[in-house]
Amino acid sequence: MLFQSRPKVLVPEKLSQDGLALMRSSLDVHERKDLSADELLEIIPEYDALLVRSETKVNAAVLRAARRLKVVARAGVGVDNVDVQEATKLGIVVVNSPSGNINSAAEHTVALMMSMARNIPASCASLKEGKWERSKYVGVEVKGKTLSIIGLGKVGLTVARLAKGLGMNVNALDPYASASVAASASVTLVSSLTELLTSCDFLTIHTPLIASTRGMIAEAELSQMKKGSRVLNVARGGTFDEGALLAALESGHIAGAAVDVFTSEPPAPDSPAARLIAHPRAVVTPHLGASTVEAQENVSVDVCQQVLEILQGSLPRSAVNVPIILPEEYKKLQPFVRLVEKLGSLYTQHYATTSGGSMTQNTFDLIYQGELASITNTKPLFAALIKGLLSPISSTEGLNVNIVNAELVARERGIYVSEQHSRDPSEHSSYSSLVTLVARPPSRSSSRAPAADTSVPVPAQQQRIISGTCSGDQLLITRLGRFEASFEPEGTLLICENYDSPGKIGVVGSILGREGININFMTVAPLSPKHALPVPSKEGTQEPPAKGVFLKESLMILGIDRNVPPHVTTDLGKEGGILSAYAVTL
Ligand SMILES: NC(=O)C1=CN([C@@H]2O[C@H](COP(=O)(O)OP(=O)(O)OC[C@H]3O[C@@H](n4cnc5c(N)ncnc54)[C@H](O)[C@@H]3O)[C@@H](O)[C@H]2O)C=CC1
Ligand SMILES: O=C(O)C(=O)COP(=O)(O)O
Repeated sequence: MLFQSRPKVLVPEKLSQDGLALMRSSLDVHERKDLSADELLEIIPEYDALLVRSETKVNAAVLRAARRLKVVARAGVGVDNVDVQEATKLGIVVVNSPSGNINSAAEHTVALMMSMARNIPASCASLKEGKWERSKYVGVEVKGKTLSIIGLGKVGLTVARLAKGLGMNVNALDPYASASVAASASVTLVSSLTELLTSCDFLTIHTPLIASTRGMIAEAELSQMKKGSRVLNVARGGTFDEGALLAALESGHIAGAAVDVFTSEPPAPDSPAARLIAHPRAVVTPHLGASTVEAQENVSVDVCQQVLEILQGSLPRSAVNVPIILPEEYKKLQPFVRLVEKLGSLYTQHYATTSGGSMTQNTFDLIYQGELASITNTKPLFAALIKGLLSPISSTEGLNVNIVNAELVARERGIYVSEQHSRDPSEHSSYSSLVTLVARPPSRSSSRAPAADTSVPVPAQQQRIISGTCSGDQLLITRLGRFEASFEPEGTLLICENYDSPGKIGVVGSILGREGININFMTVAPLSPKHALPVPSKEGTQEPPAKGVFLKESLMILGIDRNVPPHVTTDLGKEGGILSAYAVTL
């Protein structure tokens, strides 16, 4: 992989070298352990990628300070230490490794359950102290007991299968779980938390920390459990109320608690978590669920590969704030992404120029025809359009519109786009795929997919419409307003609307020549017969035409080697028969 200058990756936590080695040949990888929050803020502007585990707080301040950051990669599952919402706003991709450590987390859960059932940590400590206390540490078997699982996702399901192997009965509460997947693992799905709590001997939670799971198991829930039952948390601190759990242990209602994760890590001295850790019937580990050689290799390789791909311009495989797009589809979309961005940019430059510099219409139909119409996930095209529309007018330096934040940016700017997939072969031309951008008056509130508004027909002359196609990597504009065009949207172009009569090319050529501007190519776009009627007018004047004289218009598109000064377009406009002249840069 070749990068023009080597992008920089910051790794402030311990990550397996297996993944980091993959990046070193093309990226500058800086391992900086034990950075303070202030130090992170200070150095983050230099970096293109940030790789973290659960300890680094990637908050809004860090993300806003990061001027070049393209990706935050979480070498693990939970992204609760990353402000994903802020990253999305800023167009920063957040990826994780959704399956690299699930087996380790599930095995750790079972290890804690068995340790708790057989008092292994306490009896081990007692023996090391020189004691021999056999009757004090009588345990319980897990075989035949009920394990209740909250969250039957990847870890929860793996725990369920392991527990079945130990001869346990397993039930689960997960409103989003598939009944057939649960049945295949012989797990009984229950429909209420009360049903789950009242039936279990061991309770384990495997959900993310979200609004519906924060403080999910507190005093009321613990009191519903059978006396002598045991609880486990290898998911996230904050799903259990640590104070309530401590009280239930102290009262003896709960026989044991096995906890790997805490509300604040490491827990503050004297906090409920710290007192829970100190309780003799608590089996605790310092967030070790994913800490195995195998899991760390898996997650490190997974996210490092993703960082490489993203910095190279590919779409991420496991992003939490980007829609999943199949690689085959993404490959097919690539040239059209470039095309649609050009359509957007041409639209803004062309129509903002002809309407006195303002983007008066902000509601668009983006119509896909031909082969392109069969691609369902066109989010990259939507993003490319927003980027193209805004890049010529945005004063925001480095406006970073991409697939991550396009919808948000569109909403904030009041741009509405209805994407339409037209599969009617009669509606598109001989091109294998065609994309058409049509502006219509604003009338909708959603930034995506309102229905086409056909109630107010727009006269052909005022219709703002641009079509284009791709052949391999080559882009072509096939229609600009009422004109049938055929030009590459590349570089600086001078677009002149003129009456289709002899001598116009010479006039333009000599004015440009006088200014020392080179013409690289020139093409004429005639008026499309089906799109509009010729406009009656009198060449070179604003006067009405002589009776029966109809002059057709056409567009002259010239590829030029540099932008034209404003006085040149004014001079061109003064020439008889040239109706407008303006330059666009694509
Ligand atoms: N201790 C550690 O080192 C590790 C902890 N984890 C944590 O384990 C948790 C689970 O991870 P995965 O299984 O990979 O996630 P997952 O996304 O595959 O599964 C989560 C499940 O929770 C369910 N769920 C969501 N809200 C729920 C609710 N209100 N009630 C019941 N179920 C609900 C979802 O439907 C989903 O099936 C995460 O919090 C993750 O961060 C994961 C790996 C290591
Ligand atoms: O993957 C997860 O969700 C974990 O909790 C693992 O965290 P860690 O990478 O060990 O800091």
